Amino acid sequence: MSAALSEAAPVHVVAAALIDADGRVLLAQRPEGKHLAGYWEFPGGKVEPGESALQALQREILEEIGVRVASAEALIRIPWRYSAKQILLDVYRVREFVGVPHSCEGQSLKWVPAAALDPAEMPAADHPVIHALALPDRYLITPEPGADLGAFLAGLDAALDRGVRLVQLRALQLEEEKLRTLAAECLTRVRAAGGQLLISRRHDLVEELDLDGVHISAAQLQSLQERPVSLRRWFAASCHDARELQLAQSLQVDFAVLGTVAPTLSHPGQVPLGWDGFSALCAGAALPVFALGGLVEGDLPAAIERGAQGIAGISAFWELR
Ligand SMILES: Nc1nc2c([nH]c(=O)n2[C@@H]2O[C@H](COP(=O)(O)OP(=O)(O)OP(=O)(O)O)[C@@H](O)[C@H]2O)c(=O)[nH]1
Ligand SMILES: [Mg+2]
Repeated sequence: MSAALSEAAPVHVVAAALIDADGRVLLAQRPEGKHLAGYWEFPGGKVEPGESALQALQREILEEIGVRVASAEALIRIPWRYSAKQILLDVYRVREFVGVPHSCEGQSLKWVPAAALDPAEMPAADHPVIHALALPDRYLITPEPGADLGAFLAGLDAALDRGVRLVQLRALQLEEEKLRTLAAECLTRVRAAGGQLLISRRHDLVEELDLDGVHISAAQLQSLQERPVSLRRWFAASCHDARELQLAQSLQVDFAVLGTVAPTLSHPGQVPLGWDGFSALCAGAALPVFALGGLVEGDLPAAIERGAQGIAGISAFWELR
């Protein structure tokens, strides 16, 4: 076979994460005799020539489960290579639909709470989609805590009050005992708000302090041999280019932060990616990616349009007092 044939363009597949009022997600079981038979997937199928992705989504969802999609939000696009085929899995979150889903093609259907989606029973390309569904669209990275830890905690409370639910404690200069005490205090506050707390760089503290995960630096990405925390915890990484994103995927990183998108005062030497550079890198990545660097909360729609899970930042979510 010629290289041109073996490298055929990926099949564009659209799928819907249909979500009901209780936050449950609809899954359909792939029928016998098909690719990945028996696995539970998001309803959907291939985009036909001349169709837009949204038209294909409307058609597939009507054909397969008999409901009309009333509105759809782009969630994530996963480029994936199976041995038999290469796909671009283009997933939309659908909260508004008309009709009651039912099996139109003899396939089994079930509603699963989003937090209970089980990667073991879903196709490999869907695993990052499970993470995208579980993650919010804003990721706060704390500023380095100064001497006044009371003021720092007040800053955290203010961010939680504004609805931030995913937080990375980034305290690289605190002495060990103070760091442990502060992490425990932050965890109590973040959990009380229904959020999740990751710690920067210190995977050794995750189990000990029962934190929700670790966020590693790009330098740590190069030195780790394997995923340092269990699959029950978040494993996140900072990336700046395609090579680091690839490395992150090979280490089973759950989500990445990619930047810098815009020029920032904190990293004046870094050449910004711009939104075009960001979206090109994001398109090649098979995991949720937050945009970082020089962004404000109002950039969220632009980030999502460019393929991001959302935006990450210190100053974007931390009020200067
Ligand atoms: N609909 C859907 N397809 C998925 C998911 N994950 C995933 O890897 N896929 C793959 O994407 C392709 C979906 O295309 P499809 O539903 O139109 O095709 P098919 O294999 O069922 O049947 P067909 O070729 O007879 O039309 C399949 O290869 C399927 O294995 C998912 O969550 N939903
Ligand atoms: Mg299908």
